[in-house]
Amino acid sequence: MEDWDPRLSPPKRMLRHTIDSEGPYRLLYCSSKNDKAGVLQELEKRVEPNLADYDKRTALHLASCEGCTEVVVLLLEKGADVNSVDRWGRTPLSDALSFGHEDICKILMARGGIDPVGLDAQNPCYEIDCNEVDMEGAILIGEGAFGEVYMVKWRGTEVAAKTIRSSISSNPRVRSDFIKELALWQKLRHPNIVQFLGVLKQSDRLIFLTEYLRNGCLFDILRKRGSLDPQTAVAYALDIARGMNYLHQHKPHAIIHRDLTPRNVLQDESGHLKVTDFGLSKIALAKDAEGYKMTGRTGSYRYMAPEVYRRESYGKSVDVFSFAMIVYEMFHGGPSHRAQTPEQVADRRAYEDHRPPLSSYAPSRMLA
Ligand SMILES: Nc1ncnc2c1ncn2[C@@H]1O[C@H](COP(=O)(O)OP(=O)(O)OP(=O)(O)O)[C@@H](O)[C@H]1O
Repeated sequence: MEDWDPRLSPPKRMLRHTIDSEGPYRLLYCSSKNDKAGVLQELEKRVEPNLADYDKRTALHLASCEGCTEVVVLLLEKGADVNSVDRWGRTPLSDALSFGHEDICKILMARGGIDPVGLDAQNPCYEIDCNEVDMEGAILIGEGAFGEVYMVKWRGTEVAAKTIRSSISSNPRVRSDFIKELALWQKLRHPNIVQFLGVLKQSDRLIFLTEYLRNGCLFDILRKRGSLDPQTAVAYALDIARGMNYLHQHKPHAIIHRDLTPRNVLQDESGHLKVTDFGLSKIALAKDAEGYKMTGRTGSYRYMAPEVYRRESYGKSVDVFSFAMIVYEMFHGGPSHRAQTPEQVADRRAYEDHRPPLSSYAPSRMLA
């Protein structure tokens, strides 16, 4: 068999191989063709609902992969094993997720379906017991595009609890994408990267914990202080650059933040800055393209690289663009082209090559 990464979609052979349309294997054939009456006939003939082909693919695998919702429901009612595993270690939920059959994902998950081959399962997110977190005493500290952020106590320590709106997290595919990004975040350790702590177990909502940075975000610091003195601006720029460099040097693949803004840079008690929320924005963007509407602010447009705005392919340099906009803001006490809306700014940068004047990057105070 050709090399195949189990985290990707099932190999074509799994979809192509022919299934006998006669004998007991007719159950498999009918399941893959959304022939509910045929499936019922076979089950009434006492064909075993967990019958599998030579690749250990069951009727439920085939119906889940082909998007045959009614057949999935019927098979589950008739005793099909929701977590039967094929030769590649895939369950019916693995297939439904790969092919984007969201209704089927929900049905399978409601019956206890799991996806053992997803990235999230290979690097499971550390799960935190809800009972260890004092949610009663939660204090709201902010709200972003994905949901609210609270300060809570976990085993007596103050941490930040980020809640993801149920309109986002109830979508099994988006939830799975989120968990994958969080699983990646969990592996990162750097003094200029906000530390991920874990996902709350036994919670219907998706809630994850990170370290709590009591000085808040760079956006609030700049709003209060206006322009920063050159030493502070350079020290802050170095903190952000060190965190970003760590992400960009990540192996085997660079991590691109794609939404580096002053709201995603937080300050710890010693005054150092840490970068947060990398990777999460691309989930929202992907969904946005398919009609999913983000409920959050549009302020990120001010920092967005033109190629991201134009929805073209992009690389690490998009973060360099955002970084430059933040550095500009630290020296100037506010974003460039303030009189224009964030969308107007992004639009003109993307389509008219509009940029802040280069001379404004060298404040006279620094050169003096
Ligand atoms: N770990 C944290 N410690 C302290 N405050 C935090 C932490 N994470 C977030 N916050 C605060 O909560 C606010 C909302 O954060 P969140 O990341 O949800 O949204 P955002 O980054 O402000 O906006 P968007 O989601 O549109 O990028 C932040 O602006 C910040 O002030």
